[in-house]
Parts: sequence; C-alpha cells; structure tokens
Amino acid sequence: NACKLMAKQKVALECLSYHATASNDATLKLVKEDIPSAERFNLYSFTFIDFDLTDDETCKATIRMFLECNLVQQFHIPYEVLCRWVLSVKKNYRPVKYHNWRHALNVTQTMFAMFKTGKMERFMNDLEMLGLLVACLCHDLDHRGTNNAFQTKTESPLAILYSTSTMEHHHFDQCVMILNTDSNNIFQALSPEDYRRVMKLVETAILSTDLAMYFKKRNKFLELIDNGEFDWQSDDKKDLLSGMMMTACDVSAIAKPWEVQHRIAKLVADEFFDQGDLEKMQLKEQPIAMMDRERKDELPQMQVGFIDVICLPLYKVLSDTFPWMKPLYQGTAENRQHWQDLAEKV
Ligand SMILES: CCCOc1ccc(S(=O)(=O)N2CCN(C)CC2)cc1-c1nc(CC)cc(=O)[nH]1
Repeated sequence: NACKLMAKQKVALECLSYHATASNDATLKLVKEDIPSAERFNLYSFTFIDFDLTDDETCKATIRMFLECNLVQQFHIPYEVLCRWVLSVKKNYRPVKYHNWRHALNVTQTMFAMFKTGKMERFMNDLEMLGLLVACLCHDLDHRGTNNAFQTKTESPLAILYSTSTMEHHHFDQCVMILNTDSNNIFQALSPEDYRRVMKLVETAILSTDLAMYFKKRNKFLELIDNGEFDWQSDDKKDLLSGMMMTACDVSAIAKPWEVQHRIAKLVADEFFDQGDLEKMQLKEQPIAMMDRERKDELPQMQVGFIDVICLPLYKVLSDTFPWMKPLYQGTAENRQHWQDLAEKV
C-alpha cells in the first residue's frame, strides 16, 4: 500500500545518499595482496579470536574461508568480484558496538569450523555451503544496534515495511541489494536453477536468525531427532538443520574462552544499554532489565538464563547428534560456571 511504498522509498533514499559498493581502489588493492593460510588465522578452530586482526586481515580471512571450501573454483566466482563483494558487505555494517562487521565475521567463521572441524560438510552440498557462508556474513547487514521491538515501538520505516522479523527482513534486503550492485554478484555464474535455490537458502537462513523463530523451530528439530531422523536430505529437514546451525553460529560467542566471552558480553551489554537509554529519553518508557544500565549488576544472572534457555539446549542436541560439535557445548558449560560465580558474588 502507499504507506509501505513511502517506507521503502525512505529506506532506499537513506541508502542512495551512501554508495553501498566498495571502491575500485580498495577492491584492486585486496585483489593484488596475498591471502594468508587458514592456519595463520586459526580458522579451523571453535576458539577463533578476531580481536588482533586488522580490518584488512578480516577481509582476507573471509576470502580464505571461501577458498578453503573450494567455492571460488566450484561456482566460477571471478576473484575480483569476490573481493569487491566482501568489501561491500563489510562497508554495509554500521560501527555499532556489537552487531557490526566483526560479529558477522565471527558467525561466518563458526559456520566454517562447523563444516570442517564439526564435520557437518558431509550433510551439506556445495551450494548449501556457499549459501550458508553468504547468509552468515550478511545476516545482520545494516544493523542499527536496536532490536525488532524497538522498530515497532518507534514505528520506524523498517517496521512499516516488515511487521514480523523486521530487522531480519531488512538484513536479507541489504544482502540482495549488494548482490545486485555492479560487479558484486558472486552468484553471477550460477545456472538460473542454482541461483534461485541459493537465494532461497540465504533468505531462509537469514530469517532463521530471529530468536523469536528459533524456539518454534527447535521444538520441531527435537521431534525429528527423537523420531530417529538422520538423513537430513529432504528440503524441509535441511532448512530446519540450517536454521539450528545459523542460531548456533549467531550465539557462538557464548562458547569462546572466558576472557573472550566476558569482553564480548560487555559489547552486547553496551549496545543493549544504548537502546535502553533511547527508550528512556525518546519513548519516556522503562526499558526491560537487559537494556537498563541501572540494573547492570543483574547481567551475570541474565547470562546464566541466556545459556540455560537458549544456548545449552541447542548445543546439547547438536553435539548429541553430531559429536564433533561438542566443543561448543563444552565451552558454553564452562562459561556458565564463570557467570554463575559472578552472579553469586553480587
Ligand atoms: C550481555 C548482556 C545481557 O545479554 C543478555 C541478557 C538476557 C538474555 S535472555 O536470554 O534472557 N533474553 C534473550 C531474548 N530477549 C527477547 C529477552 C532476553 C540474553 C542476553 C544475550 N543475548 C545475546 C544475543 C545478542 C548475547 C549475549 O551474550 N547475551
């Protein structure tokens, strides 16, 4: 309707004033440079840490993951297009405290480690691996550091465009916009059939990162496991497994070594508190505990809740079914103890 059209134009206008694609200089510079090995970046490990990587190195680590999965050769991705696309994706993440480019890189690296070290690649074909890595890198594009509830409450243009999974629809929109920008289309050599399939896969995967959808899907997933499901090859079962893997990657900071988890949790808290401040000032309303900086001493207890309600159940069913995913369950269980110790101190 007219209202949605207006909202779409507002969002588009905001993008017009700002070139979404990477510059040719930046692209050609990246094309010319050597790409360090996967071992140099520790890409095969579930304890990968990005803190000491420069922005340039994060782009090279991303390219290394695509090369390691043999996707560049397999799908005839022109190398310059891959470089431009990675730089364009990075450029379309905002410098917010948590949902930024570094988060996207970490989620993508966890998916890579799941394929390789977690041995999940045996359940995925090449097109699915390509789609899931692209979905991870794009899953939070143009995040503003505020959640779906905030879009609805402030009647933001995005909430008018998408009434459910508001941000996740926008992230997918941005992913499509970048692929449709000149010389950024890494899928350009795919057959029309493969193109349609991989875009559907990317859309489903990005939408599955809305935690509100996760609970519904997890129950369905648990049912399949209880019924002794193991082939995972039919489309709807593959969608379910991919959705679980996307959430597992999205929250995987919870499984990192304690110093890393503790430092990332502070970034998450700071972004939540910024939204809480906006709600106090702009909306004159009391934010939920998670976003209220006056209640920061409840944070350790909230993390224990997050681990018990969202993270451990997911990593348990994944590691029970796919044993090489166990490090994610183990890392999370260890961090639960650390958060519990802090919760008891307060
Ligand atoms: C660290 C600052 C506090 O962080 C949290 C507080 C509460 C809960 S919650 O599970 O109770 N729950 C989630 C669903 N909301 C709708 C209601 C509240 C989760 C987090 C949390 N989320 C993420 C993902 C962005 C990462 C992370 O490390 N911690």
